[in-house]
Amino acid sequence: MITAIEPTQVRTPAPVPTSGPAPVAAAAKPEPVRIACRNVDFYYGDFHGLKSINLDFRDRQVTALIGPSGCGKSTLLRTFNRIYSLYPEQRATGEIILDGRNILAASTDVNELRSRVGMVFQKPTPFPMSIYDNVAFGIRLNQRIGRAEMDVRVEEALRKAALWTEVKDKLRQSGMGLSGGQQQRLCIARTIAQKPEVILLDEPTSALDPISTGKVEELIDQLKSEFTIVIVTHNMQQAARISQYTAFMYLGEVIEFGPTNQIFMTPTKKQTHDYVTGRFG
Ligand SMILES: Nc1ncnc2c1ncn2[C@@H]1O[C@H](COP(=O)(O)OP(=O)(O)OP(=O)(O)O)[C@@H](O)[C@H]1O
Repeated sequence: MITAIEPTQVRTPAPVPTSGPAPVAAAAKPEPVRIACRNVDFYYGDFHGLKSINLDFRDRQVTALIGPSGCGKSTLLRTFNRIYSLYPEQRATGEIILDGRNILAASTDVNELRSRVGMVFQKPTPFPMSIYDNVAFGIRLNQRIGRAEMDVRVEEALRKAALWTEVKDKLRQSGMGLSGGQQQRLCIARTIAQKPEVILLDEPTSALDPISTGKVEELIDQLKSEFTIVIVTHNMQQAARISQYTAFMYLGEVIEFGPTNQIFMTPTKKQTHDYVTGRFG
């Protein structure tokens, strides 16, 4: 039974004191830091691509990297799983601390790092193999598990990637036969099947139609309960919709970083204001 609330039951706010210290609102405790960048510089040969980046990425939150083309968003993202180290002329200095360890240290096992820090690219990149094998691929790289357990892991990853109901009856068909949006969710399933801690998304919806984009955005929102997510996007509305924190970058530097609402509603730097209001350039 629903009981109507009498007007007298509605509590009136306490009167604001006219003297003495102003009441301090209890600030929400920020989530722990999952990745900390300390004085990170990046070089493509002689070109100085990132300049003294200091940023904290919070646990199980979505952080968006925004900024004009060429400002260094993808470069920064690529430092977190050291994918750049495949290219001898590229190097990063400073520290990127993940769970207390500097991943830029020479002693880092990059294969282990890449299983902890998964990456999804702009263009969907399914492998030319079945849907099932696409998801199982990443798991087989690092673990030997039996068929029954693999079935469970594949299903779990496809469910988390919001793809299971669409593909459960065609797991043996090629991943290449899926639509672009489904292929991107398959790539996300392949990434989460490895049980990473961090997921890097490099413009994951720029090749997708609005409906597929919406599905991937919904998915990102769900995944943040389990993973720390860093996303590069050119789409301001997308950054505002799905991220909790935003870093605005320009010419290899972080100009402003903070809660997404603050960056979009009350930025402190003129460059940020001009960029988020479309007046940059
Ligand atoms: N392989 C490379 N060799 C030399 N310079 C590079 C290389 N890749 C990127 N750069 C340069 O590094 C800078 C940052 O590039 P990056 O791709 O990180 O920018 P971005 O902000 O992600 O751009 P976009 O939004 O266009 O993808 C640019 O000036 C770019 O020209």
